[in-house]
Amino acid sequence: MNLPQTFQDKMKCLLQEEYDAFIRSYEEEKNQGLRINTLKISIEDFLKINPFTIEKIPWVKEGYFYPNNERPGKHPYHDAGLYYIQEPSAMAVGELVDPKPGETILDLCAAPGGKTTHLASKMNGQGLLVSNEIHPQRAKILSQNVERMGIKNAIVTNETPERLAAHFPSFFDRILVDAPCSGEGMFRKDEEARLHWSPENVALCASRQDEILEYAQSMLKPGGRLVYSTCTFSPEENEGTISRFLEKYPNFEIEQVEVYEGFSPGRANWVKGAAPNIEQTIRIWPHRVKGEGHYIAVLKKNNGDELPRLKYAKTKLDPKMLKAYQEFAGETLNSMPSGFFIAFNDQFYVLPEEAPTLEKLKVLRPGLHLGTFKKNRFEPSHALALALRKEEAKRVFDLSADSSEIISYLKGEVLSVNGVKGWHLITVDGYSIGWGKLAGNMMKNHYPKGLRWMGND
Ligand SMILES: C[S@@+](CC[C@H](N)C(=O)[O-])C[C@H]1O[C@@H](n2cnc3c(N)ncnc32)[C@H](O)[C@@H]1O
Repeated sequence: MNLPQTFQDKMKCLLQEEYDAFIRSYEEEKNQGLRINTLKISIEDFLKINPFTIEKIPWVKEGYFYPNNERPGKHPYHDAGLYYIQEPSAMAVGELVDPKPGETILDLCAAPGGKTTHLASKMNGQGLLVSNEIHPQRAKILSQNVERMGIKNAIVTNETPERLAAHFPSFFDRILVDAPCSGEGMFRKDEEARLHWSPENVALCASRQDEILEYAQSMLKPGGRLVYSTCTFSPEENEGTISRFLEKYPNFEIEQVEVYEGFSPGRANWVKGAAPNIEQTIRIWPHRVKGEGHYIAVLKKNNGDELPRLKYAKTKLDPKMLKAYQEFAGETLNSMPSGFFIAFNDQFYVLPEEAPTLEKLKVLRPGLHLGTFKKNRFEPSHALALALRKEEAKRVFDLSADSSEIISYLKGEVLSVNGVKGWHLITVDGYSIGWGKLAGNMMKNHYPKGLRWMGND
């Protein structure tokens, strides 16, 4: 593998006798992982229907390795959100954020959504998750992944850390900063990261990380947890960033957390002025575990300002819209999502009870999208389908993952079906994947155009 020479020289100097093992790991195949989405299926039930050759990832309960020649991203279960494909080391981050149902959580650098979807599954639909991404295109992908995984309690924003910090002072119980970094830990799987690497870029990333953490800390409640992670090896962006941060914010300290025995300690001797206990931060090395390079620091905010809660979102609803939704829900659903109902133009959403006002923020997804109000009718959204369990819908049309019908459905084709007229929740082996609307033996396909399978997929 073609690695930048300056990078090799630097790693040799840092790792010394461990360098040979490190560099040899670049000749090995990258590790692939999938994480079961427990919002939709239990681990036990997934293992009963799992069609792949999988092997447990030791550091995450829901995580499994799969071999390079298998394609779980091209299986109907992927479209049904039964799992998320995620690099195995990256799964350690969600474990260490360790959000609890009912808490308020911020994922500040969230796209494409690997960690956000992990945090959401741990929250089990309770509490509030704000998933933010600064880049508009990446924020859209994040929003799609939040939808696919059937997450009900997330708000997806497209903001700068600065503007979010002005909106959410001392608001969150836990914050994840999965920082933009020089990506050295991803060299094995990402050629772009190799091509863009330079010592100047490492320095630039480090100063950007300082700035992001500065805003992040102001959004955390006293007693809250701040998790910082990168997928790079450079000490400047890891122990260095954390040491500079702790020097500036002595009201934070490094928390000692239990970790998988294959993980390694942070390195005090690799930076000047290392913070006390920097060894309790975590390094994940590709020559020591079956995963790419990562760094994780778990910090606790000991004190700071306690602020009154932000105002909750207000409901201003057009009664016609509410009536159309209620008619749809009465006809189609056995149980209705609860929370605050809000409308953005003709789009209807339900927000978690904990939701604050979102005024002036760029919001892509203000909670669960229920559907669209169309000429006095209500048309349910794809997000609602993905968030429903089969028991929650009155009419379910189940397709087997091995059938040709599921492929036809995913390609957007009309299905010929006998049954009761109206909206049907389409499921794959019992797990929701989209909507169909039956009229005169024809199931009209409501699988979103942008997600449809093409050609011989
Ligand atoms: C390591 S990636 C996040 C990966 C994501 N957490 C996941 O698990 O899928 C870092 C993200 O930070 C975003 N980013 C870049 N510059 C930023 C900045 N100045 N402030 C906040 N986020 C930024 C990038 O667009 C990128 O999506």
